Amino acid sequence: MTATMTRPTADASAATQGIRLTLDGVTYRYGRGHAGVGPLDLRVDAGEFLCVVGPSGSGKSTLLSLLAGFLRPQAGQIRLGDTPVRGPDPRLTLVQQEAALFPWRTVAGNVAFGLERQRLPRAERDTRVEDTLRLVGLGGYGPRRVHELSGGQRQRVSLARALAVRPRLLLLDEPFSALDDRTRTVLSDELLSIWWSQKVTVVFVTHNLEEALALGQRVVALRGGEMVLDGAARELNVARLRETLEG
Ligand SMILES: Nc1ncnc2c1ncn2[C@@H]1O[C@H](COP(=O)(O)OP(=O)(O)OP(=O)(O)O)[C@@H](O)[C@H]1O
Repeated sequence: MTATMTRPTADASAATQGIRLTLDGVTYRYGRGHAGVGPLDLRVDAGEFLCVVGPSGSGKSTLLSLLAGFLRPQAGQIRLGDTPVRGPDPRLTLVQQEAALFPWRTVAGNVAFGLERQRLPRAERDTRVEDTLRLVGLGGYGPRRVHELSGGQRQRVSLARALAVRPRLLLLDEPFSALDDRTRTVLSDELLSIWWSQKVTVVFVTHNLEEALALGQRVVALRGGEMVLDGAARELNVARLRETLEG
């Protein structure tokens, strides 16, 4: 999949929508055992694209749940910009592995979901929905029912729903892992151009090392809930990542 992936070139003039993410000593343990994550220290710059890799059970989902505010750290602090994250936060959105769409809503209705809380005027909301659908390659799909869509199209809707609210931090949890290789490559390419045009901060979790190196500017590796590597993607390769993860 890496062969066709092209990273957009730098455009220093674009405004930054993204926000800085900081973790200071963040720790979460399930029960009395040692399973969980931390203490984790991490700083992701505004507009940076970070990939998090690690084998099953290494803590990737726990980390994302902490970032998304579904779990509260038992020690340490997570901040967006200068403000602590204390629960679900309107400045961030999450795209999960399986597109959890509302089957009773149209495509447009699904994308509009997060906007309903923003109380935008109807016309502005409709324009935002259609613009976001176009951004993910689904212009004109608004009136369709979600059961008429392919897996890749459903995941595009999921991405559009997350982007429509213009998040400053976009969290993605293995978003393309259920898709075939070709669709995954196309969507990965599109995600890169969306990231670049929106200048959003991205944290992308995957167990696929090639995917992490192709997408991320930076890659963090977790093993046993601890961060065992943090480096620029261009200075890493699959062998190095594998060696680190296998310890
Ligand atoms: N609800 C829970 N109760 C107890 N232990 C849990 C719970 N959820 C996760 N764990 C444990 O915490 C550790 C980290 O799990 P986590 O799901 O974050 O890993 P992961 O890297 O996302 O794995 P996978 O790639 O399989 O999804 C594992 O040891 C796991 O067994």
